Amino acid sequence: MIVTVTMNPAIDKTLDVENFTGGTIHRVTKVIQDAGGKGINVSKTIHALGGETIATGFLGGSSGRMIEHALDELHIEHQFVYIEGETRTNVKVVDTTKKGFVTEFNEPGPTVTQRDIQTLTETLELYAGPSTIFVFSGSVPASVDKDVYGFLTRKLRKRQSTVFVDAAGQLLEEAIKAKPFLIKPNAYEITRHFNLSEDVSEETLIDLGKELLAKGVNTIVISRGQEGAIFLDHQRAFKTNGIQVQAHSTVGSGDAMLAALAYGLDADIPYEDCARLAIATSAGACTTLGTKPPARELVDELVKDVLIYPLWP
Ligand SMILES: Nc1ncnc2c1ncn2[C@@H]1O[C@H](COP(=O)(O)OP(=O)(O)O)[C@@H](O)[C@H]1O
Ligand SMILES: O=P(O)(O)OC[C@H]1O[C@](O)(COP(=O)(O)O)[C@@H](O)[C@@H]1O
Repeated sequence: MIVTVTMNPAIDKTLDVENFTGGTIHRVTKVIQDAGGKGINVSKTIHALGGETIATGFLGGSSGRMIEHALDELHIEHQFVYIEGETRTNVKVVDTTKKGFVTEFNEPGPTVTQRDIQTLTETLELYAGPSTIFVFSGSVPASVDKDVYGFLTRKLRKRQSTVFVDAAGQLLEEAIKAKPFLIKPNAYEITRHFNLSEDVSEETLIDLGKELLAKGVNTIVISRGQEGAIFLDHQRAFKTNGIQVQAHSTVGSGDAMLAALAYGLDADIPYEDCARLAIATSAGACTTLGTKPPARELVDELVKDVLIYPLWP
């Protein structure tokens, strides 16, 4: 069973404009609204791949109900905690004159109380067990303690569950201390974690990955946008190529990657094939309009183009 946890969901409002520049008026050529937020995107992608998930987290107000309705329409199981405030709207501006060039405005999100956290914790504990994979991803509203992923990872690991975390900054730092099974920082997030500039060599990225393995994380996937990704665990490391696609919006590609990794592990797919699937699914997500997962047929085509290059031992 795969349980996704989105503490800060969002309606993703994608606006297509031409020649995006700050400080000017743009006529929007297309508007798309999607149920978004990282864990929700993970659930949508697992569903598109043919798997099943339970989406959890916090929802509030009319935006929250829209997200719930969207999940119902997709027949994705969910168990959200309803909070007082309104679920946020994140605006994504796609410059149609520069394919794949997106500017994002992510709101901070509503207030979540300690009592809401307690209710969500109880919900997650109901699903905990050796065959459950929990996927914690995305930011948390400002009112939530930055140790929340760490706290929940510790609790769920005690129940033998597998935990994936996709987060940045202090949230990631605290989560790492709780030794999640897998983390998926992008190159920017991992270099920021070590106070380095993003512009480092591949060798340095591998060394940074090894440092995180030494802290007790089982698998590190460092995603590198169109350059593919580096996969490291305690036995070996390999990298993949990136796949050339006609990108419309790269929003949701990281979530698609995490989804494929959770789906693959849950379905007992061999690790290297999971990596291939993750690259194909995330590249496929770049081709869709708004924050939508790729069709399984497209993923099955793209997977043929993924190459694996061993790095060590
Ligand atoms: N322009 C692109 N073309 C092809 N694949 C892409 C592109 N951008 C992202 N991807 C795929 O999505 C994965 C995640 O993207 P990345 O930007 O690294 O993460 P995040 O979305 O979490 O910031 C990459 O490893 C790659 O497989
Ligand atoms: O929780 P955060 O970090 O604000 O991110 C939320 C945003 O990230 C997304 O999940 C997309 O994430 P990725 O592009 O990293 O896959 C959007 O749907 C959402 O608006």
